[in-house]
Amino acid sequence: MRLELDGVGIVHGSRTVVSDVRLTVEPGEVVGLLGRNGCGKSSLLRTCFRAARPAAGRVLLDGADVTTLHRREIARRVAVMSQEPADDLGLTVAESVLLGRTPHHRGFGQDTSEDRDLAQAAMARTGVLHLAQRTMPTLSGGERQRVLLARALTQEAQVLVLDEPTNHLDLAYRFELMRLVAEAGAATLVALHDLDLAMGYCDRVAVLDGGGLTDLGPPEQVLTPALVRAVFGVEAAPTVHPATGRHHLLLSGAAEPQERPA
Ligand SMILES: Nc1ncnc2c1ncn2[C@@H]1O[C@H](COP(=O)(O)OP(=O)(O)OP(=O)(O)O)[C@@H](O)[C@H]1O
Repeated sequence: MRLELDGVGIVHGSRTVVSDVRLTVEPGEVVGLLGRNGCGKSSLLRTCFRAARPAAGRVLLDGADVTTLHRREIARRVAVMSQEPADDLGLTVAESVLLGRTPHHRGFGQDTSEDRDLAQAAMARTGVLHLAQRTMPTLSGGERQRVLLARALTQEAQVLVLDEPTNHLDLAYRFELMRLVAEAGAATLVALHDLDLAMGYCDRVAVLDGGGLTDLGPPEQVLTPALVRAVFGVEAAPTVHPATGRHHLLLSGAAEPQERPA
C-alpha cells in the first residue's frame, strides 16, 4: 500500500507550521521524517491516520483520501507508534498486543487462535514475551515501545507511522527495532532525531525546515555536512564503515549558527 501526502499543510491556531508537503512512501519503503524540535513532524504524522485533519492538501492511502475511509479501515491498514500516552485501561501486555487484531474482526468478533499465535510471535520478535502478564502502566519507557511495536506487527498493517519509535530504547534495541521495522515490509514513515540511524535504515529521508519539506532523497545524498550544519546546527562528517560498507555520520558538536546556503 502506498502512503501519499499531497500538498499537506498544518496550521495550529493562527500559525502555519508547514505547508505544501508532497511525499509518497512506496510499499516496503522506509522514509525518515527529519527536522528540529517543533518543525511539524508529529503534526504531519497525525494526519496520516486521521488523528488530525490537514489545514490544506490530502493524505491518500493507495489513492483514497483518508478522510473518506472508515475508522476501522484506517485501523486495519495503518499501525501507529506515537508519543502520546496510550489509554491502556489497565490491560496486560498480552491483551494490549492482541488489540492489534481488533480492526480485522467483523463486528464484535472474538480473537481466534490464529490471532493469539500472531500476537505471541510478535511478542517473541520484540522480546516482550516475559512481560505478557504485566500491565501497561508498570512498564519502562523502552519496554512500552517494544510492546507498541509488537502490537503494530500483530496488526499486519501495510502502512507504519512511527513517531520517534527509538525514544527510550537502549542502544542495541534501537538497531533491532529499525531492523524489525524494515523487515515488516510496510510503507513506513518514521520521525527520527537520530541521523545516523536514519542513515543506516531509511531508504529515503525527508527534511522539514523553515515551514516546508526542503530535501528528499537517499540519506547519504541528503545528509551532507552543509545540510546537517544548516538544518540541525551540528558539525557532521560522513564516513563509510570499513567492515560493513555502510554510510555513517560522525557528529562532532554544535556548529556556529549560520545561514543555509542557497
Ligand atoms: N495542538 C496544538 N496547538 C497549538 N500548537 C501546537 C499544537 N500541536 C503542536 N503545536 C505546535 O506546532 C509545532 C509543531 O509541533 P510538532 O509536535 O508537530 O513538532 P515536532 O517536529 O514533532 O517536534 P519534536 O521534534 O519536538 O517532537 C510546535 O511549535 C508545537 O508547539
